[in-house]
Amino acid sequence: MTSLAFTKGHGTENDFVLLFDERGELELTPDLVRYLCDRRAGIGADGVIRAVRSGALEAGKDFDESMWFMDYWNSDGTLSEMCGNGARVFGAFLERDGGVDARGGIIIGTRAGARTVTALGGGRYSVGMGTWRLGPEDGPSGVPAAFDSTVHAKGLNPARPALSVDVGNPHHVVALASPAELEGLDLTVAPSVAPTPPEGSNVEFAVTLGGEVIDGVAHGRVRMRVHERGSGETRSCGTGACAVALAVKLWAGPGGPDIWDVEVPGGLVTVRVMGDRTTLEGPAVLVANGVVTVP
Ligand SMILES: N[C@@H](CCC[C@H](N)C(=O)O)C(=O)O
Repeated sequence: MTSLAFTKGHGTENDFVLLFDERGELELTPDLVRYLCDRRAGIGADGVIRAVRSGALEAGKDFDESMWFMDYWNSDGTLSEMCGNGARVFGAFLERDGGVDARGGIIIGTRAGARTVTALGGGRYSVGMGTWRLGPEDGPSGVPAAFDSTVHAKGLNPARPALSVDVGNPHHVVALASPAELEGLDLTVAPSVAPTPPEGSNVEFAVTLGGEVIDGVAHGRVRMRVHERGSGETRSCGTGACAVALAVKLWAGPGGPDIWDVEVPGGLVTVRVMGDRTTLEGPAVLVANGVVTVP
């Protein structure tokens, strides 16, 4: 048995076990991740985030060796390229434990590429989410059809068309007609996507709620739920919120808002669409520190 220091944190209730492992000395395995994320036998989380210098990890080889790398794992022990809520929480973690000042923005490495995390004050962070692509991986990029896939989900009859959106990791977004339809979904059962995405997919269900003008700027508002690849239904998904904002903006047609306030079960995040890039803004909270026994 060994002991492992951890921090528990969340971003709009998408929760993570954070591990500080600057020199990459920890043998992080799928079994250890599943144990840490187990809500009954472990600590409990949607995923594990390890803070490690890029030079200490094969996945960080494309970055400057001193750059912090967000080593993200889903609760089932699989890796993901990127986690939007996790990046905000990672920023808060690095500010506290990594000697970092994120007020001017810090660049972190992820499996989806470099991302910039900026502390906005008051426990809020913004993440530059990189470039996005609509449509299937092998399809035309940038000029997509409104829908390219079909999603089956429990509580959703009939199956609905979906749009695939890549924001560094894969998503499929389904438009629903009403909040009642969204609430009626049973996401304890994984939705299925056809054609089957080769790397799996996160699936978002979205209802557009209208919009408002805030400080003279048009904001759209949308509510979503998500079934995450590797974690099941979660209370929020930052990359998913970006995918939803991009999908509803496409569906709204030319002249639709570039800013989308996205309601998730765990709170509210804001997505800004700026050309071929998005930013994600929302809270990050470090909840607890502890030492866990590893069997
Ligand atoms: N919750 C995250 C996304 C985590 C990874 C995802 N489950 C995947 O496998 O791609 C977010 O906030 O973006």
